[in-house]
Amino acid sequence: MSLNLDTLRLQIDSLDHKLIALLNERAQVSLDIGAAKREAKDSQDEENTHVYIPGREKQVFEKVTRLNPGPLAADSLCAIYREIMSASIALQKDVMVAYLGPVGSFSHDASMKRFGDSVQYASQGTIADVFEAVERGRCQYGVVPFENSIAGSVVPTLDKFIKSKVKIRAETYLPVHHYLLSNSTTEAVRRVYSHPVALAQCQIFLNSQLKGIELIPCASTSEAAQLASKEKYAAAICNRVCADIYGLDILHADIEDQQDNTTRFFIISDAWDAPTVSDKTLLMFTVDHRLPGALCDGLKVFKDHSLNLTKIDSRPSMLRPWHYVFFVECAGVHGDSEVMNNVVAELGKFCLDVKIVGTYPDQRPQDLN
Ligand SMILES: C=C(O[C@@H]1C=C(C(=O)O)C=C[C@H]1O)C(=O)O
Repeated sequence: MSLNLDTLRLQIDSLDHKLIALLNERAQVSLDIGAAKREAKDSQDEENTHVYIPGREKQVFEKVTRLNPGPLAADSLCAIYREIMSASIALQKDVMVAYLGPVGSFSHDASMKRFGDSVQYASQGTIADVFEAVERGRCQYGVVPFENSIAGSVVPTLDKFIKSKVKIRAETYLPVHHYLLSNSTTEAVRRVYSHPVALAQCQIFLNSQLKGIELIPCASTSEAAQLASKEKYAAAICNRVCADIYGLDILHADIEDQQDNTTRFFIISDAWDAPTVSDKTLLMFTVDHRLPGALCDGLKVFKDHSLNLTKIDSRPSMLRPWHYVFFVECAGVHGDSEVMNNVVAELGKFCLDVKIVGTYPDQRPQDLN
């Protein structure tokens, strides 16, 4: 059978007819789901109805990947479904997502991959501003970096969780590759702008290629690119997309210390969602440093409930010197479960300010499980 271009294009046209009808049929069902969600809310308060359901989206992506017979690549099909679900969220409600900007940051990248093209985005100057946009209800969701596989915890995010009432609703992992962008040449560069966490991820490169150069910390990697674009002998360490956005040349690619460099982001909101088949929960508590073994006793509560810990970190409480807030994340448990109620009650016997910061579907990439 010879392949005729016109016949094949007619075939595509006819398939597009069917696809458009099916996509609209799906969109209508998602409108009905939106109405059902509003009805299910006692208050009928449209403002407080959540349209972004991370657990359901995870299920859809898993189903789509499982059902895919090819030749479409799984990643391509998931990208298509990302946009289908983004459109269906936007149909249900106007959604505004706050992220650490300006455009071109890794937070922006993570936000777009999580929410797609159909929702609205609001760029914020600092991580604290992202929290504030959600706290004040200007944005229903916010995306904040939580930890990086090379540089560790993102301190401003941890510190905001101590003070804020926002809840973690979802997590997402983003592979991070850094670029040195500039209008100058590597030899002529006099200063390098970037976010401190990004600078920490490129120590080997900086020590070998730009030893002794002035490093200037910024609020975000995209702000660094913006600043570098306005100077003659400056460079920025940032996402590749900043080259086009801010008109900079690529001097060096993939300058992160480890090629599998990954950042975990949290999607924050005013509420977490219902349990799924596999959730994680992040808790916070303060131990009394006068009680010997207080932290050990705290951790034993998790052991006694057979909970696997996936992250532990501490920050100064800012109330008294040498008084710490501990963050503990455990896997396989939802924040509203009986187990977690018991954990919170038991910790409360000898720890102060026990709080569940969030509970969310486990999105760890396969190779981390
Ligand atoms: C349609 C829903 O709302 C949103 C859109 C989804 C979709 O289009 O499949 C899935 C989850 C939600 O983020 C739903 O809750 O099922």
